[in-house]
Amino acid sequence: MVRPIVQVSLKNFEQRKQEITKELWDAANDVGFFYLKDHGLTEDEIQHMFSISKAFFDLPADVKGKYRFDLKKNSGWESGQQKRASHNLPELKESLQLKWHNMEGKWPTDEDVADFKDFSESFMKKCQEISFKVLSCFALGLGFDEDFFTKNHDILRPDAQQTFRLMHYFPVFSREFPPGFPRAGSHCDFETITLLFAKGAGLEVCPGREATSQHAMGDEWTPCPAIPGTITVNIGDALMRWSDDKLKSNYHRVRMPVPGEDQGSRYSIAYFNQANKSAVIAGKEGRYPPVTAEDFVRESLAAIYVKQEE
Ligand SMILES: O=C(O)CCC(=O)C(=O)O
Ligand SMILES: [Fe+2]
Repeated sequence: MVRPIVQVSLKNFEQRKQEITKELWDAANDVGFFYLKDHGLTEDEIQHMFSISKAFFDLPADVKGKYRFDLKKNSGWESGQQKRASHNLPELKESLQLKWHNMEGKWPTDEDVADFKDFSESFMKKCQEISFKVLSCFALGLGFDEDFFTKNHDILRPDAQQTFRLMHYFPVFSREFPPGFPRAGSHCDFETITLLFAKGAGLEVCPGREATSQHAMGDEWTPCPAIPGTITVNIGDALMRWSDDKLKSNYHRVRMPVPGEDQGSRYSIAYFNQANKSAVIAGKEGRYPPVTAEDFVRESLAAIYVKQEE
């Protein structure tokens, strides 16, 4: 069943918090995806972030290789190392994961891309502020204190696990793929919420995880194209667990471009919110055993990376 993906405005957030909470709750309870508008990031800021992301990916491989991905730190540059359980093949893309801490040697220097770290951190900060607004609404809806998630997603603490991921999907000009072969395989995100920036069409959502087959293979997909001026937001497995399954982490994928669509590179940017390592993910109703966010992330990460050569 194709279900609409709603747009939620954060305008006058403090005055409209109750109304916004209701809108976010309804969206998160069903499709698990929604668009945010009036969120505070300007189009110029978003486009500049895309341009420095592209500048990084345009660097020669040996320069990017200085920032090689480290699974223990979940930071750095990888190419073709992420796989999805749905097809168990490496994705045709490269990505750079950036964190708030523990980033020694992994931030691209200003010589490689001018102003990369300073601009990225200011962008991440804004993503975090937007995320806190959304998370405070979910905290209220779940019967926690309003600042419940703000406290356990503290980016000032060295055990913060938020990840800012820049992605570059390789061009697919004159390449042949088996029918249905995805650009990004069907998966659910494993964190609390994701803020996603992309351009154009490609992202598809399978609403109703409870009603789908494993990895939503063969099920109906709802297009979730990027809408200029909005941020696409989705619920991840950690928040689904924290909400005793009330808020839905649903399957999504990026399909290959169809004839007539741009066959060149696709760029996207995701800010993955994750709780501090020591935070304990435990729903009010106790549907699942409590687990620390550190264990939860470690197990989830192990499943998505192709083993690195030593
Ligand atoms: O690139 C996209 O648009 C989606 C990426 C995504 O879903 C992910 O990295 O978790
Ligand atoms: Fe995702």
